[in-house]
Amino acid sequence: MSEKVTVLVAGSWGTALAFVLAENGHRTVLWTRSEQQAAEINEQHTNHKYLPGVRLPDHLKATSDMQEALQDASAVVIVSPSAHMREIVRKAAPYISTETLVVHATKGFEKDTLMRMSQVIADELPHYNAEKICVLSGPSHAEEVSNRCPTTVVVASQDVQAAERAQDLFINSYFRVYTNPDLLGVEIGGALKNIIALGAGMSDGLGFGDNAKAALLTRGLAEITRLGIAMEANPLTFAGLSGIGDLVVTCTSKHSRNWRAGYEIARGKSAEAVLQEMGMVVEGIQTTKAAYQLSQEYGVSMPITSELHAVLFLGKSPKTAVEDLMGRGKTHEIEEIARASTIKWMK
Ligand SMILES: NC(=O)c1ccc[n+]([C@@H]2O[C@H](COP(=O)([O-])OP(=O)(O)OC[C@H]3O[C@@H](n4cnc5c(N)ncnc54)[C@H](O)[C@@H]3O)[C@@H](O)[C@H]2O)c1
Ligand SMILES: O=P(O)(O)OC[C@H](O)CO
Repeated sequence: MSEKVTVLVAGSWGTALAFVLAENGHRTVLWTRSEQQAAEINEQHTNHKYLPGVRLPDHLKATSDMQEALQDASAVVIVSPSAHMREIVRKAAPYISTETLVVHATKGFEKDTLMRMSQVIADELPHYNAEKICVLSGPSHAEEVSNRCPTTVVVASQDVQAAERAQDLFINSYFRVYTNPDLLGVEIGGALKNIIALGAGMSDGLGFGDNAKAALLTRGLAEITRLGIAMEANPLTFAGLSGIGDLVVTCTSKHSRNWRAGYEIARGKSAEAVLQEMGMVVEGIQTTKAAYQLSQEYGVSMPITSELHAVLFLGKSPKTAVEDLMGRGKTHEIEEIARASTIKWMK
């Protein structure tokens, strides 16, 4: 065994990433708030609710004791829902040293502050060098990773060495990991693709076809890129795994919870009912609100996000939203993106 790596928490994605780490030979510990779930992982080597049908490696251990989980860990991988990131990092903070590698794999913004997850982590770890925080993102459904289906992801950090350390921890024959210094762009792409996936689900729920889905993906990418540029991300990041890659998988996969939520909403269910039935996190709903607020703050046009915001929070019907999107004034396809050549990443 090489080093001890701790994963917080034991949802679908945390368990799948712990599966990869354990298969790579690391002493891997999963922290969960539920003692019952920890016992199931330790004794039956399953996490039935979040990763049904998967047998977990015998040496993957679970605990509900945060101190025990993090004691002597050289790396911590935080995979909480965005809504609980702050509370979980606060609980873990006393046991994370300045030497611990900190990676998160969460896709969303904090609800009230609109902070990105790395910013929330930095806020709760004032003793830690924020430049070393990494994000792992990209087209990666937990169900496929834990079945060893070939998957590619990206680890981004302002600190190249930290990103390469994380790359070394995770990379194996079915889980290929790239690096990117653009933490901001990777976090934005990973969060905002969920909005477009909700839209893709709604489009399918309304009975539209492949043309509509391709339009959503392409124009969705355009508005994600526009906001990213305004926030000073590298536009090229959105052509990568955390941008177009994750958009494709989330808008087209049968595994996507965001796609499924959009589909059910278009078929007449309320967002609350869909969330309750699913019992798993659907980040795109709150992210739509956050992205809508960011688009106002940065003065960026995000018509798809804006219409989805109206559907989810203002009671607009999905059908009217589509009519309004299609009936907008005439516009140019790439004008705003072309202006990106003036930003720092292109120099
Ligand atoms: N599922 C995937 O395939 C996948 C892939 C890539 C990224 N992600 C991202 O990973 C993040 C987590 O998603 P997931 O799919 O693992 O969610 P999930 O719904 O499968 O699991 C969420 C977990 O969080 C735990 N939890 C909820 N509130 C908590 C609290 N207050 N304290 C401690 N634990 C708490 C739950 O018990 C559960 O174990 C999301 O941002 C998601 O977008 C998911
Ligand atoms: O199932 P979703 O919609 O939460 O998407 C999961 C991952 O983000 C896909 O990369």
